[in-house]
Amino acid sequence: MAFNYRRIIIKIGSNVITKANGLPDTERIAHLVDQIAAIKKQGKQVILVSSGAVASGRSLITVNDKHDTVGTRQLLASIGQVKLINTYTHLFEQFNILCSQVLVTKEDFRDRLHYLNMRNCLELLIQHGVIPVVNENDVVSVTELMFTDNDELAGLIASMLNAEALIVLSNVDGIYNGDPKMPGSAVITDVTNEGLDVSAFVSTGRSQFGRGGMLTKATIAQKTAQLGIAVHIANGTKDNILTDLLNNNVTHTRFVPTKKASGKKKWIAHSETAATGIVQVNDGAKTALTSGKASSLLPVGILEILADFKKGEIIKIVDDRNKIIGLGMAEYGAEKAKEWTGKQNKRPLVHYDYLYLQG
Ligand SMILES: Nc1ncnc2c1ncn2[C@@H]1O[C@H](COP(=O)(O)OP(=O)(O)O)[C@@H](O)[C@H]1O
Ligand SMILES: N[C@@H](CCC(=O)OP(=O)(O)O)C(=O)O
Repeated sequence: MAFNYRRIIIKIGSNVITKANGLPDTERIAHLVDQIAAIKKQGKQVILVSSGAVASGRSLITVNDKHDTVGTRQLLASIGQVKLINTYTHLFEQFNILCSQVLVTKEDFRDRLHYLNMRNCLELLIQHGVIPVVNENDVVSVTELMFTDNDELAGLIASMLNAEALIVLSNVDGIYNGDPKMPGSAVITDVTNEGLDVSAFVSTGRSQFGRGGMLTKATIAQKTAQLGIAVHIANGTKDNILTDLLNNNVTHTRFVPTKKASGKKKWIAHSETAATGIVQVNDGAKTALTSGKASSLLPVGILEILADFKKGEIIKIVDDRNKIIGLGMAEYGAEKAKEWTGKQNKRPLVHYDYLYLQG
């Protein structure tokens, strides 16, 4: 049966639109745009997350990147992003479709008000029939301020926009149960919420022009599916991949979505870097929270407040070995939480509706 999604995020990886020599593959981009235009014509909403700024920059300027890799990436991306967005603009123009440029950094997702402003803008673009083309702002994103890769960014955008599906296009047919180059390896077609310990067979190696590798793709896919969004990982270098995928006509990896989470829960899920507080909980609380039932975090299950927080701030919930088990929004500040630590019959510190548990 075909997949009938209304709002789809399509992430195009560096490897899909970069040729072996490191230069952009304009024909491939054009072929993908043809398919996206056809999908849009069916009344679907499409948001693109596209890599390729660095590759495009490489086609315009020669730099000796042996010395300063961060600076080189900034330079190439700054020059290349203009070319990348121009390429999309001209290609979409042929179908009378407008696209827009949206450059973001990890910082843009930290503060809820800032996040909502960004979401409003994207919603407005979609309402006007525009295809937003999102990329990381590589010029100002350096070191710890960077996304792991554009897969992480695509997961955030999918959650932010309540998409029904996220399609991640790479240069492999999906996640293999072994080294993709080995003859015995096969694509894992369906991943359900029970999870998949992908670290067992996904090597940390990346393809030539990729940044995060398959491991981040799998982690992001699992997290996104747990928030109720279907995730498909497929080979963007194959002809007609998007059309075939939506017709359920091509082998690829699909992460089956679970029950839809609220908008606030989705934001909390991605707000680890914004967390101020740390709360350590006992085994009983950990079991209750991770049981699959809707449980809130009660003071009776708290062992210690390891880092302070104010009401409304994001806190990390850790077990007695300091392993993070979830994130939540504090219903009250650290002072009251300390006073009530270990006590029964007190108001929840984190209500279930504002609690995200890591899978
Ligand atoms: N088990 C696996 N299944 C699929 N790909 C894998 C696996 N282990 C490692 N990889 C590598 O991950 C690469 C894709 O990730 P990445 O380089 O980040 O691509 P992209 O630029 O498309 O985001 C593949 O080209 C492949 O070499
Ligand atoms: N923002 C960069 C791409 C970064 C990136 O992570 O790429 P990818 O390996 O496709 O997830 C660019 O446009 O060149």
